Amino acid sequence: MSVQRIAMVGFGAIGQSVFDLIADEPRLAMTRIIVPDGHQDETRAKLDASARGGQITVAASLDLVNDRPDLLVECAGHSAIEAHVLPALKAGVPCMVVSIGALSAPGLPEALEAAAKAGNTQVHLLSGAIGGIDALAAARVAGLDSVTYVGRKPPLGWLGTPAEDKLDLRNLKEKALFFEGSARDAARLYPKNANVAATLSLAGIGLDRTTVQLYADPTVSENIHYYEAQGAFGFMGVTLKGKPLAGNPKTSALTVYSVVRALKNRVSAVAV
Ligand SMILES: NC(=O)C1=CN([C@@H]2O[C@H](COP(=O)(O)OP(=O)(O)OC[C@H]3O[C@@H](n4cnc5c(N)ncnc54)[C@H](OP(=O)(O)O)[C@@H]3O)[C@@H](O)[C@H]2O)C=CC1
Ligand SMILES: O=C([O-])CC(=O)C(=O)O
Repeated sequence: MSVQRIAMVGFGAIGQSVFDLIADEPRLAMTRIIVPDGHQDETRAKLDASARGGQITVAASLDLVNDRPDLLVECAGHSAIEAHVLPALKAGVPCMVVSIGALSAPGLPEALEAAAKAGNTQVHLLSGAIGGIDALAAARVAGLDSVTYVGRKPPLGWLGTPAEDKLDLRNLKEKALFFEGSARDAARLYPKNANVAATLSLAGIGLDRTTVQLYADPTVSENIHYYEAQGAFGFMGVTLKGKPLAGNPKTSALTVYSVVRALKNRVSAVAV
C-alpha cells in the first residue's frame, strides 16, 4: 500500500493526540497542518519539539496545486468544514470529518454530499466518541422505530454551555437533567457537545426523531453515552464510558482513537 500524504485541519486536543499516535506508521505521512492565522508559530514550535516537524508545512489553508494531499482529516470545528473540507472534496480529495455536530446546521450535510459528488470522491463521517454506529446504520436498512440517547458528563464538562444558566455546575451535589428534547434542539443549544447526538441521528432516524436527554453528574468522571434503538432488526442498547482527553475535558479520548483507526485502516492490508 502506498504512502498517504495527509493534511490535518486543527491542532487542538484531538489533532495533537492523533499526530502523536500515528508517528509509528510510515505509510501515514502528515504533510500539512492547517491552523487559524495567529496560531502558526505556536504550532510550529510544538512540531519542532516533536522531532517530526521538519517535513510538515504549517499554514492557514490548503494548497491543492503544489502540496495536494491524498487525504484531509478535519479535527477542528464547524468553520473548518466550510473553509477546508468543502473545497477539498470539490477538488477530489477524500476527507474524514470528526466535527459531526456541525452537520446539524441546515444544508451542511447536503453541501458535503454535493461537494463529494462534484469531486467524485467521498467524505467519511467518523464515529468519534460513540460506538456501535456500524450496527445502528445496518439496523436502519430494515427500518428503525426509535432511537433515544442519554448523555451524562461531569458538571465541569458543561461549562460554557446554556447548562450554566440552569444549574450551579461548580456546586452540583447530585445528577441533574438540564435538557430533554430532539437531537435537532440539542445540537442547536449545545453545539460543542452535539457530536454524539448528531452521529446517532445521521446513522439512525434523523435529528427530529432522535430523542435526547442531557445530564450533569458530579458522581462520574467519564463522559457517559447511552443509547437504545428499536426496530425490525430487534433491540440494541449501548453504554460507552469515555475517559476525557487531558487537553479538553469535553472530548472523550475514544474520539482520537477513532481517527487513528480510520487512518490506519486506509493503509492496512486488512481493515477492521
Ligand atoms: N465526533 C465526536 O464524537 C467528537 C467530535 N469532537 C469535535 O472535534 C473537534 C475538535 O475537538 P478538540 O480537538 O477537542 O477541540 P480543541 O478546541 O481542543 O481543538 C480544535 C482546534 O481547531 C482549531 N480550529 C478551529 N477552527 C479552525 C479552522 N477553521 N481552521 C483550522 N483550525 C481551526 C482551533 O483553533 P482556535 O483555538 O483558534 O479556535 C483549535 O486549536 C470539535 O469540533 C469537537 O466538537 C469532539 C469530541 C467528540
Ligand atoms: O464525549 C465526547 O467526546 C463528545 C460529546 O459528548 C459530544 O460532542 O457529543
